[in-house]
Amino acid sequence: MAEQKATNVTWHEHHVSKEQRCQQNGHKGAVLWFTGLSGSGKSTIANTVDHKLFEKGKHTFVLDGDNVRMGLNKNLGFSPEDRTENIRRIGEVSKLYTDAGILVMTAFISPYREDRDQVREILGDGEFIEIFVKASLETCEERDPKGLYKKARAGEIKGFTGIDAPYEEPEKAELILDSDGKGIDELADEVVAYLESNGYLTYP
Ligand SMILES: Nc1ncnc2c1ncn2[C@@H]1O[C@H](COP(=O)(O)OS(=O)(=O)O)[C@@H](OP(=O)(O)O)[C@H]1O
Ligand SMILES: Nc1ncnc2c1ncn2[C@@H]1O[C@H](COP(=O)(O)OP(=O)(O)O)[C@@H](O)[C@H]1O
Repeated sequence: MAEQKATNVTWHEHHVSKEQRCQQNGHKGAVLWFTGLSGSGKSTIANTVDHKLFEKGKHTFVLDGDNVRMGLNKNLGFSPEDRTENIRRIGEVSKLYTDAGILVMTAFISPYREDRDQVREILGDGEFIEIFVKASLETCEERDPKGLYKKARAGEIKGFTGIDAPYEEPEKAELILDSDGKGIDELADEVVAYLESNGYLTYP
């Protein structure tokens, strides 16, 4: 975990508590952490879940890999250290959303188990829902919507996840989505059903 550099800083308690915000929203705040290979379906499924929850009147947001890398994390690349810092920052941002009583969906490869576990640690009990979007490398390479696997196979991209950089599968995911065998809508419904049956969509 990164060390805190600043010394003369003091934590401020909010006047409006997380509980009050959740009460007003009528549901809990939590992070739905989608992880999986490039092309596994993280972004599409997260956005479909977002849409379904939005239509139910829930307060939601999606943090997406490519978009965050164009702004907040534009100074980071794909070395193991930069990926770790990428995930650490997204973890902290997700925590802010969760504290605001929002259901936030993140769509990052997040290839290292330890990095995902660190995010789980900074969130409260039950606030981190790890969702493994499981698709074989063959499926992802076949989809290859951005042509990146082709480039990685041709040696034009070095350190591409699944080709010459690792992906460590989750061992304690709350949910595993079979993206090889099922369609987007069915998988998004599985996520919504999980939230419903585990009490996330109501408060208290
Ligand atoms: N070397 C390498 N390895 C993996 N992915 C690469 C790489 N270079 C660029 N891209 C594109 O960046 C997207 C992944 O960014 P993430 O922030 O999710 O990656 S990570 O969590 O920090 O590993 C990923 O997007 P998704 O396809 O949405 O996963 C790729 O489009
Ligand atoms: N379960 C699925 N069934 C069919 N197509 C899928 C499925 N999941 C994703 N796709 C398609 O694969 C492509 C990559 O999905 P995307 O959500 O961008 O993946 P990721 O965010 O993990 O890189 C998109 O064109 C998407 O429509």
